[in-house]
Amino acid sequence: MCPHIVTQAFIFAVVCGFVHFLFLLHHHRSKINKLRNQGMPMPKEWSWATGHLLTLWRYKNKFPRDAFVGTALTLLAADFSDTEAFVMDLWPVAPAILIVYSPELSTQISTKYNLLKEESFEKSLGPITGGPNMLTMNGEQWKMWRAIFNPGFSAASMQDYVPHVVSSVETFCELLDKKTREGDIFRLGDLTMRLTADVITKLTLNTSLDCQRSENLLGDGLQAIIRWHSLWDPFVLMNPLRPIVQRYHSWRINRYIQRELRKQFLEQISGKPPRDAADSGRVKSIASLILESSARSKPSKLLRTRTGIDHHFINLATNQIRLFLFAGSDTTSSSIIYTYHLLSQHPGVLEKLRAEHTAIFGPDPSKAADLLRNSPILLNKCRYTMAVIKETLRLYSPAATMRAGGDGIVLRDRTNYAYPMEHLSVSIIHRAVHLNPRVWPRPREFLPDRFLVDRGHELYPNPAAYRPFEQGPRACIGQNMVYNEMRIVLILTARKFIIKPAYEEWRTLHRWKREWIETFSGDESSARWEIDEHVFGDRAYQTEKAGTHPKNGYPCRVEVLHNE
Ligand code: HEM
Repeated sequence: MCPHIVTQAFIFAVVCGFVHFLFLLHHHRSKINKLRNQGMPMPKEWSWATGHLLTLWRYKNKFPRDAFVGTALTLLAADFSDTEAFVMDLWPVAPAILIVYSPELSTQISTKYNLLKEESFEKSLGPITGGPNMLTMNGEQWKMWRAIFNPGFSAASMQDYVPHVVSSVETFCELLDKKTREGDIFRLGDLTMRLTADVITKLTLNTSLDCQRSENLLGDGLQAIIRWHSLWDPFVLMNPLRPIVQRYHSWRINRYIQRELRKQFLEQISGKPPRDAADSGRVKSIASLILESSARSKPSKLLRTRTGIDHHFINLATNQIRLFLFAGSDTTSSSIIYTYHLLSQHPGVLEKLRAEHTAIFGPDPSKAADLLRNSPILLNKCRYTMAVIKETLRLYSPAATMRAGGDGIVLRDRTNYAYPMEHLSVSIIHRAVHLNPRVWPRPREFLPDRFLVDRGHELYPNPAAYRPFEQGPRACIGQNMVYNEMRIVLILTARKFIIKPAYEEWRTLHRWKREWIETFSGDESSARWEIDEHVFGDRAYQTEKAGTHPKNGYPCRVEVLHNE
């Protein structure tokens, strides 16, 4: 073909593409402009060309580049304290979103209307989960999977699972102990991620990978994918190496999971009883639950073949398992770190926490593990420990929710202002709800007692304003597991170790590394030591990769606590 014609065809295609883009832009902005004219709350700085992208950019620039975007939105939210909701027109980077930090509006979104999950969410989680999964599904499909997994997360199952968690935390203690002897600075995130991976791989696949002591394909592959991930950061998303690295790890993880599923499937059809994730024989692993459901349900019978499981089914099952591996390790790991971080700044709270453990488990900290194994119910007695965890999750919520709007849906704020949702998605920013000064007295203070005071006390929390796990039918399925795991971690470590952040020393050690190394390698440990970065004075601020993570994985030192 003549090169001249090829060039002309190319130019024509580019021009058509551009005209189409302009058409979409005009179509979209006209709708937002109409909402503006109707008086819907939104930042004034809006333009036909860029919507609110520049506003977000301006607020993002008040913080370090890798700070969680919710931090900027929380700051912006202060301008909308009467409505506690405002529109951000971020098209074409994201849909136009109603940002919400009102408990009343949040309840309408998650419970009254239980709005559908936003389509784009599946795409942005794709590299981590591999495709459609329970977190992103809607309607009957979601209902079916939730019903399959619910029994695995009942309070009774979680109690039976306690001995396994205790064993994993004991290994974590051994590794901390080793760090005290070595005396070096290390990133706490490296240890907590391996701990939570240990706990969740057993529950998910019912295999003991000993993630804490050995390299393993599942935990390390997932970590690599997360390191190269961002839900929105264009610098990360445009890195040409990103899809290659993520697809490589994705392929290896899928291969491992599918091999394991096939093995367990063959055990099942050969008449072996399903494997259980705890010695009690009552905790079904995620893999067992999936395989049992495939045996029960009609559609899956059709999908199955004589020699194995149908491709479509096994692919969906693999995505679900990847979701659990991710959801079960990433957020819990960050939350454990933030608990230590807050305790290191509040010695009075730490003292009370230790006193509670001594009162319940006796003066010898080394006895607590066996006591817990034999009597998991003791966890329920640790009320102050639970309050410390809840307050940590209030101040450092690692997740958020994003839902789609829809025709005929109208949300109403407490002033009765109506938000028609035809053209808007909606996001509840948990961080902003949890710092909302109308509903939380002394919102930025770490006050675990607010979860212990009686109704009528000024600190007594409004239940609708506390939503780290979201509320309503789509609330986190793993919250009982998180509370158990975090309580066990605190009970077995708080009286043995002193963990202190070591950002200044880490900075000195890594001064020679430059930002481009991080961008090139996806390694966040070395990032941006040129400036003394913090968010509202906090060096361990939340950065975002998939869930939020403490900056630089929380460099710290650990010492053994010598009890008198
Ligand atoms: C501190 C730890 C955790 C936090 C803060 C957290 C938070 C959340 C939130 C906010 C949601 C709702 C998301 C949305 O509406 O889009 C959610 C959903 C979910 N979480 Fe968690 N999560 C945590 C740990 C876990 C663990 C340990 C597991 C599994 C073992 C888990 C599994 C899930 C699943 C499967 C869903 C989807 C539920 C559904 O749509 O029906 N999460 N989580």
